[in-house]
Amino acid sequence: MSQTVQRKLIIDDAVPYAKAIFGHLGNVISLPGRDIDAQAVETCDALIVRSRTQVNQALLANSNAQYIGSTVVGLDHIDQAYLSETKRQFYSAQGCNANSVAEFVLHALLLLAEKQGFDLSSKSLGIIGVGHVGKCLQQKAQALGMRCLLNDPPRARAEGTQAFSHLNETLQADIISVHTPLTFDGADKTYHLLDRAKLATLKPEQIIVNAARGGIIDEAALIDTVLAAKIIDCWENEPHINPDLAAQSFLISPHIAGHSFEAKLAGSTMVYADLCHFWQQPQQQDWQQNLPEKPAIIELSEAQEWQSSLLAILQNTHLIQNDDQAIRSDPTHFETYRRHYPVHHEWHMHRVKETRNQKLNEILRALNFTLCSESK
Ligand SMILES: NC(=O)c1ccc[n+]([C@@H]2O[C@H](COP(=O)([O-])OP(=O)(O)OC[C@H]3O[C@@H](n4cnc5c(N)ncnc54)[C@H](O)[C@@H]3O)[C@@H](O)[C@H]2O)c1
Ligand SMILES: O=C(O)[C@H](O)[C@H](O)COP(=O)(O)O
Repeated sequence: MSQTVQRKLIIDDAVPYAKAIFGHLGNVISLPGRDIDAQAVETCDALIVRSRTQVNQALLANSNAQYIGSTVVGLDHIDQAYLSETKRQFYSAQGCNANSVAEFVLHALLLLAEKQGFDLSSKSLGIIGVGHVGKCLQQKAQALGMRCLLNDPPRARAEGTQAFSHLNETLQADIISVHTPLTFDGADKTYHLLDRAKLATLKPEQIIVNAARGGIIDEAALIDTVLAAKIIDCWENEPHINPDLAAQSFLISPHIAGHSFEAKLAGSTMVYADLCHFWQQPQQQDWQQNLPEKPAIIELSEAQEWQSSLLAILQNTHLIQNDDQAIRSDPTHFETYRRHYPVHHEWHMHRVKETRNQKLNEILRALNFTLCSESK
């Protein structure tokens, strides 16, 4: 009688529902991403990572793994050329967390607007890198009435320059948010894209956001640049954060902008679908029975103008100040906090009781909240 050998899958233990989703495909072994080493992957058939495992020859030279999946979008930790040379299948869940990052950035900007007493809709937003995240942010910012300047040379070359601005012009926007990959060579390399010279062109009234990758902005130069606010989710030397930059930033967080529940789950299920296809196995749905319940309906207690009301609603979905406090109080919590990150849901998962402010209702719909007339 022939006996089938069970396949072995090594999966980062921050991949949600790993055993429930991938379990029928083989023996799932969960390890912290930073502990996945050459020995751990020697006899595995599939390796599924997030961003904390360097996937390269040093890791895989003696490994049987024929399939490598990444449940995140950044590619700077993956040696794709090596994977292709060694004929391993590679898939990464592009776009899985774009909405999460865009929501995080807009939420942080609303918090800042309320704190500093300005109307966010009157500000211009310069988006550098207009891919999955940048496009999502553009749609949400425009829903608030913000004017967007878009910088994306690869897209401008492919699609025509009309919709895009030069980097120097984009850097004149009131708020600048970077959303490029981190790359070290080629015409569009982004390492220190915002270097000392570019940062020197900024004015003290401007605001900067980095929820893309540390290293796209020269961190040492950023510390020397006086701005109205800095919002920093991604750092040059993670998990070590620069204490000077942390101290002078309005909001800091441990690289969690893309960590909504839906984004993490999408990362898992996109890789799962691809792996099932690669191994020619049917997909199973049983794991969906254990998903959390829908969040309760959000109801505003008192009518305020739209910006304060919107912030109050967003604060019901996610207290992003907690992410700041977690590492501000003790920067050594950076990695543990993000690995055990509290669940929060994206806006489309929330229902909000319709308000008497029609402008706010329209904005809420444009931001994908579900409006309902009853509180239950
Ligand atoms: N903080 C987080 O948790 C988090 C979550 C998701 C993504 N990210 C990071 O955000 C970045 C964007 O993610 P995405 O999913 O939108 O990626 P994407 O590939 O969809 O988009 C990136 C865009 O940047 C453009 N680009 C490349 N080089 C450029 C340059 N020199 N100048 C301007 N534009 C350039 C590309 O043409 C593309 O349109 C990535 O670095 C990713 O790793 C961070
Ligand atoms: O690249 C990405 O997709 C994001 O930066 C992602 O949120 C990183 O997730 P991590 O593996 O670091 O938890």
